[in-house]
Amino acid sequence: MSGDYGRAFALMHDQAPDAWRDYTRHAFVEGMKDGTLPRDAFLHYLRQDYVFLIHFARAWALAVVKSETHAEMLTAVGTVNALVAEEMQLHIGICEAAGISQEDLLATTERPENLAYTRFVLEAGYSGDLLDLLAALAPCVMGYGEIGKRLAGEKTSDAYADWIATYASDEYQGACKAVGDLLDAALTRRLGQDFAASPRWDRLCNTFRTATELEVGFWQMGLTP
Ligand SMILES: Cc1ncc(C[n+]2csc(CCO)c2C)c(N)n1
Repeated sequence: MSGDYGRAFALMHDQAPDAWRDYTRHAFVEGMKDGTLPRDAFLHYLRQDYVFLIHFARAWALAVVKSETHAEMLTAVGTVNALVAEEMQLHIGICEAAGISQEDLLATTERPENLAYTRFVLEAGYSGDLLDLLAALAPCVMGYGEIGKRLAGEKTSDAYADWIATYASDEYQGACKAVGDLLDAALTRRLGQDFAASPRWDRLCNTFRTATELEVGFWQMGLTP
């Protein structure tokens, strides 16, 4: 499954198989698959995720700043737009239907697990280059792609069908491939074709694994409203 999103993603994923399994097969995810996830846990997660997306939009905007080519800028700016125009809009829509206004959403108190993840990603970008930033951003993009695709095939309930359909969609899968291509091209441009042999590689893999562990913490937070 992890082979679909590019060469670098597959290599980074293979350096963190346990964390990746804990992330993509978390009890929260399995609860969306079979419909047993309590609705209040899901809405609590969505409210936190709305705040999360604000900071992720900032991180992807930082990727525009750290870009060195027009192709890099295009992918980064496309992701900023997808985040703000589509993903945040999806959260606003689901929450509004559940009686949570946009004002309520903005007033959400950020949980420490949420804060830790978004600020870790932003810090990777502030103090590093585009590679450090992309290594921190990749688990979020590819993990949801993998979860969406698997759940679309395995789900036994329609309770969370809208959420699953969003991340299983051809459009979202295309966005994952675009980010995978960006990661491969950015690495090759800066470190060469044999980028996994670079002295920077271990540190990039560590950043990828830490972000994956922070995704596990985010799901865990979702289970405790
Ligand atoms: C905790 C958490 N992790 C990942 C995503 C998914 N996501 C966040 S930004 C982005 C890239 C642009 O679409 C994607 C896919 C989420 N919503 N919440």
